[in-house]
Amino acid sequence: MAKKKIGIIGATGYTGSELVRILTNHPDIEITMITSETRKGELFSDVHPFLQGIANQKLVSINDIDKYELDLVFLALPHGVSMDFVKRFKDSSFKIIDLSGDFRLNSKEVYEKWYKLSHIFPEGIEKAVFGCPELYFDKIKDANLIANPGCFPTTAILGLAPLLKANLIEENQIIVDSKTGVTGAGIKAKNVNLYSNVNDNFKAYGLKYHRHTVEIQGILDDVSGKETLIQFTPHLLPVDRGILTTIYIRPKEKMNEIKLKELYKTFYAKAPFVRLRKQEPAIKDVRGTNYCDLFVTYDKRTNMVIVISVIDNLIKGAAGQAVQNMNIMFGLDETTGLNLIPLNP
Ligand SMILES: NC(=O)C1=CN([C@@H]2O[C@H](COP(=O)(O)OP(=O)(O)OC[C@H]3O[C@@H](n4cnc5c(N)ncnc54)[C@H](OP(=O)(O)O)[C@@H]3O)[C@@H](O)[C@H]2O)C=CC1
Ligand SMILES: CC(=O)N[C@@H](CCC(=O)OP(=O)(O)O)C(=O)O
Repeated sequence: MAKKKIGIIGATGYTGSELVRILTNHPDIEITMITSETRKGELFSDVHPFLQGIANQKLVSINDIDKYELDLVFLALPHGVSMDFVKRFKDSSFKIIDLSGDFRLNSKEVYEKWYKLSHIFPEGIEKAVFGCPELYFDKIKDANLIANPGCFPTTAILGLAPLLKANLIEENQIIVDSKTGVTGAGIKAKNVNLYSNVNDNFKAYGLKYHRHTVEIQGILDDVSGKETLIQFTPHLLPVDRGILTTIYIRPKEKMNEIKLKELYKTFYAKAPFVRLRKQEPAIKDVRGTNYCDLFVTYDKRTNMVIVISVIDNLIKGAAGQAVQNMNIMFGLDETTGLNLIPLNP
């Protein structure tokens, strides 16, 4: 099979460079075009010196896109910017995987309420497939526009789907408590993410109104066929990458620990990137990989199920999951190019 031609749009940021890092080792694609509006004309490896000798392409502008024949483009752009691109290139022959939140929600109205932005391309919301391969593999295969899941939602959705699908839990009493590394905020300088504010520190943010709340609820509604209600609080960890999410769940009836673990084992039997752990996972157990590690247990004393879900936000939470989706769209084995081994310690 001829190599597929790939464009990466917005590659001066964290997920863009992570896409280049992963795709450079992918046997079935070639990176044909990498864009930056602020650094166009420069070498990609001058912007990301850690890739010197590995990825030496010249950065071009989005406006040069017609010069290239592309099979698929990844959008590593901020939300609100991606939708402009998707609208502008809606009739192009290439497939699109958008890493932003612009096409993940159910409607223009929900997007505008939670993102406080107007949506200029609602048609895209209708067409987009939510790129969670563990839930929507068949739809992803045939999609032309993928809304790649958010990082926190990836941990929460994978942690909750088996229980909700089996109708075993109270769908309106779910607490999702997440801790993330700083790269989740992107490469642009922001005061809250200054070294002195993050280092040796720990804090909650986005209480009650974080936009990922509605993304998690929307997908879990679809999985369960019920209206879920999620209390979601993210926290900022003084680390580069990694998310650890702890989920507290009230079961409808008393649970059995062995059956609980069996439920997850069956649900994820064919999911190469979900690892069911015997003990509580740590963020370093998945660092640099596309794994989502899950630990599930039942507390008889409180009658609560506890799920711990861990990913690397830049990989399973963004670039890796996007490559997994690309593989599925091209009919390749979903693990191609993603056989990465955790970097621990
Ligand atoms: N970081 C993470 O862990 C995750 C990120 N995401 C999502 O993926 C997308 C990319 O994230 P990330 O790589 O972290 O973001 P960054 O901020 O690190 O990079 C975004 C890139 O978009 C380009 N860009 C184009 N137009 C604009 C604009 N108007 N304003 C700012 N940047 C612009 C910039 O490149 P240039 O200006 O050179 O063209 C920039 O390098 C975002 O939508 C993010 O929410 C999703 C899951 C996890
Ligand atoms: C630390 C930090 O700020 N994290 C980001 C993660 C969001 C993200 O990357 O996901 P989207 O694609 O939905 O924007 C945040 O909480 O907004």
